Amino acid sequence: MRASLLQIHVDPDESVDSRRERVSSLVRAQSGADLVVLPELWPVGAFAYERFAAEAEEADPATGPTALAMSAAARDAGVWLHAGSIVEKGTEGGALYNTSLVFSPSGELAATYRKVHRFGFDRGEATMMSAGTDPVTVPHPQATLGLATCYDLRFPELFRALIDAEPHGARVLVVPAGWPAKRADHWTLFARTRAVENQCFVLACGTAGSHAGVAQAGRSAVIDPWGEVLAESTGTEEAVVTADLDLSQVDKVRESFPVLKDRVL
Ligand SMILES: O=C(O)CCC(=O)C(=O)O
Repeated sequence: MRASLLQIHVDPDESVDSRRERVSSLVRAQSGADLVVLPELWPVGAFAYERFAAEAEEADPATGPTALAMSAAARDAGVWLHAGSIVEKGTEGGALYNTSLVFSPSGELAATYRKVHRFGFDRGEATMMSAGTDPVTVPHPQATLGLATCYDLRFPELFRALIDAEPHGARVLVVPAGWPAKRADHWTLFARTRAVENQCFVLACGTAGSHAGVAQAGRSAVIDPWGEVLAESTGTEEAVVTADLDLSQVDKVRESFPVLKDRVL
């Protein structure tokens, strides 16, 4: 599986429409990849709380501008696309969600995932958005994907649910984020930890730039089931991080070091 992570620069001086067009072109340039991944809340910026309500949109490509643009870009490139997340305008009484969108190469919306763990404690996303309730896996033809978003990375029990999902547990964990630079070491530490403890690939895709004054970590990375970093962005600028994943490594690592079988609880 060839995976390309697009570490998008999110700058409040660029309009959402212009960023959407720019990101669509970047996705179209990835034809040949088996999976393209975008970061969390790249249209509006993960920390631009004051714009969440105004920029909220529907997850349906028939009505939501980001969903429509990403569906077309996935189809034109002929790739599976994890389009990062949007501020989703839910149908339930005005609720907002931080919702990831996954498109198949035909442009069909294959899955949505509403972020379960909201960040901000008593501020921001934690007070403005509603929480998702369900772990989501996606049947990519090469490997089942498990979805998580940013702050979810701090909650290992979600990842256990993803690898234990029926009928097929996740083998590639996809984590879009808007992780702040001041906790960049936690981002890389947790991404590698989730790979090692679940014996899975982890695709950790962050943003570049600064959202509402919060400098972003960048440091997007592709990590294998042994915890080795196959490819990464060492800088904080916009970048494309590409790696070829040997998916047979998941079984090899699980068979040669069968720690998952020793779970008691
Ligand atoms: O957990 C962290 O340090 C960052 C989380 C975050 O920024 C988010 O979920 O948006």
